[in-house]
Amino acid sequence: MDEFYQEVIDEHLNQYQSNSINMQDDMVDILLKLKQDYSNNITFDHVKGVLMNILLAGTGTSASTVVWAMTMLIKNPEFLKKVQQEVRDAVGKKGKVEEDDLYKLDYLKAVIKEALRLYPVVPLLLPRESRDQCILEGYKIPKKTLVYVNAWAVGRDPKCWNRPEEFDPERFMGSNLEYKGADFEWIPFGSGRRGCPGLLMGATAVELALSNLVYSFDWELPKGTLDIDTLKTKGTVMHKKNELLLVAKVP
Ligand code: HEM
Repeated sequence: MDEFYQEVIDEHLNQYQSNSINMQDDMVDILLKLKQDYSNNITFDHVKGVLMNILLAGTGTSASTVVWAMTMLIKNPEFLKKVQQEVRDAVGKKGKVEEDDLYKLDYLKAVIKEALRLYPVVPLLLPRESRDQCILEGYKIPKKTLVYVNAWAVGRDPKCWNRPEEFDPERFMGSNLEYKGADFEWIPFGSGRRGCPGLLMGATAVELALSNLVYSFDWELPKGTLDIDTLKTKGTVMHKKNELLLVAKVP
């Protein structure tokens, strides 16, 4: 891995020398600029560490969200039809969905939010340690306790959600629940200071990928498959355990 990040860094440094790009063109440039400005405190290892953090935290989570959303759509074809209609009406014959189209796709966003409610891809968020003893809802939590927040259970809590086990994106239409987790009944990106810093990038990547999938293809179960399972992997990021195999047809 170290070699890979070194190659990426060298590529950028070589490009500066040949003047083919300016610093500040992309994320690596910004990190290298910071290294240059704070040379006493930031080393190449810091730059590599941040790049790795972004790659590891940002790719599996976004990809897994797309897989869960497609899983729920194929299991609920009436919603697949509706979201497909929305995207195709909004984008017309342009050939692909682009970032500028996303603001028109409210139903698509509701589908992704509902998929993240039922399948939050970081189901226990990231672990915390209590700095001091405290009392929370009557429970005494000693200093230095490892604490997990169960986002999975929160999203399915019958005190907060009607028909909590049912996939129904329409519950998010017209709702003002936001990704940043200001309302604690829905926290797929965590909340507060240590919430996901890649929220905007993650949400946009998922919206772009899913909208293009439903725009470009009609989707079917493979011949002989009656239903799709929802078994999960264990670990910090919750992936679908078995591959999602679908047939894509050009409409
Ligand atoms: C759909 C996509 C994503 C989801 C659902 C997601 C979800 C989360 C969650 C739940 C956390 C833990 C928050 C907490 O414990 O309160 C987290 C942390 C984090 N995420 Fe994301 N994430 C996504 C995409 C991304 C992307 C694209 C990036 C980077 C480009 C990213 C970078 C990070 C980092 C660095 C942390 C650790 C933050 C810290 O420890 O302070 N994530 N993410």
